[in-house]
Amino acid sequence: MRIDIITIFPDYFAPLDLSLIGKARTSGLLDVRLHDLRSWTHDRHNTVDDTPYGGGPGMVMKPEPWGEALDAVTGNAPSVPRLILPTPSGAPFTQADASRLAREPWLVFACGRYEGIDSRVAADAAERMPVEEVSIGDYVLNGGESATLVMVEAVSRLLPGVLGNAESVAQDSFAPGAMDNLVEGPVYTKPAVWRDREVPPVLLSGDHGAVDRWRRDEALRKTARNRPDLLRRLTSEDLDQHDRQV
Ligand SMILES: N#Cc1c(-c2ccc3cc[nH]c3c2)n[nH]c1N
Repeated sequence: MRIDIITIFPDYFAPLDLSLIGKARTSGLLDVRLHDLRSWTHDRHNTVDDTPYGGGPGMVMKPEPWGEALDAVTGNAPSVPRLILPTPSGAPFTQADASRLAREPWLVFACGRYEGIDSRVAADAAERMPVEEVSIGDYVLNGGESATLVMVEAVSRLLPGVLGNAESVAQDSFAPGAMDNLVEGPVYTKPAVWRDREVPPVLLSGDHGAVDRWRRDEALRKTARNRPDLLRRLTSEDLDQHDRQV
């Protein structure tokens, strides 16, 4: 997969050189290219923003640099990327979106700042490529870079070979499976006793069926406590299926 990121803060993406994503880039599994939007400005101050038409607070990102940047990054290529625009007003980004986007060969992320990017940029790009406005949550950030880091990690970890353990993807929270929409239950490792706190004995029993049943119960319990909204999505059929497995 190729991922292009256009931003005025390329250094924000240093974390993509680290850990499993860094290794995936080194191995060629993932091709991440960073682009400084100011490379497509032509004035002495490398201006990327201006005052909003209609008045109001803050500044808006000018369309010209974005248009030139997107033309340069996506033009003269044998294929067309999917353009992802992080924005508070976007569609909620979910694990299903991460799975879907992980199947795309080429993604371009446009990181806005200030009050956002002139809306004509997305409209113009949509004439040449699929464009998605996406939000990572109902809170306000200062720009699209943090959201892009989140989405790039959520997508990249699903690429074959990146995690190196297909099992862990399959057992993720929100991963499709027997009990969709449940969060992960508690996890433990050595020592068996720590500050007088014991690991649940079932996990030391060697009874894999009992361990599986305990983990499902704990996942249900934690979901009910922390994410009751997810439980409401579970149909009675899902719960019946769980009961049969307990
Ligand atoms: N995705 C996302 C976002 C943002 C966001 C994205 C882009 C810009 C550009 C200026 N301000 C921004 C905020 N805030 N909260 C989210 N969930």
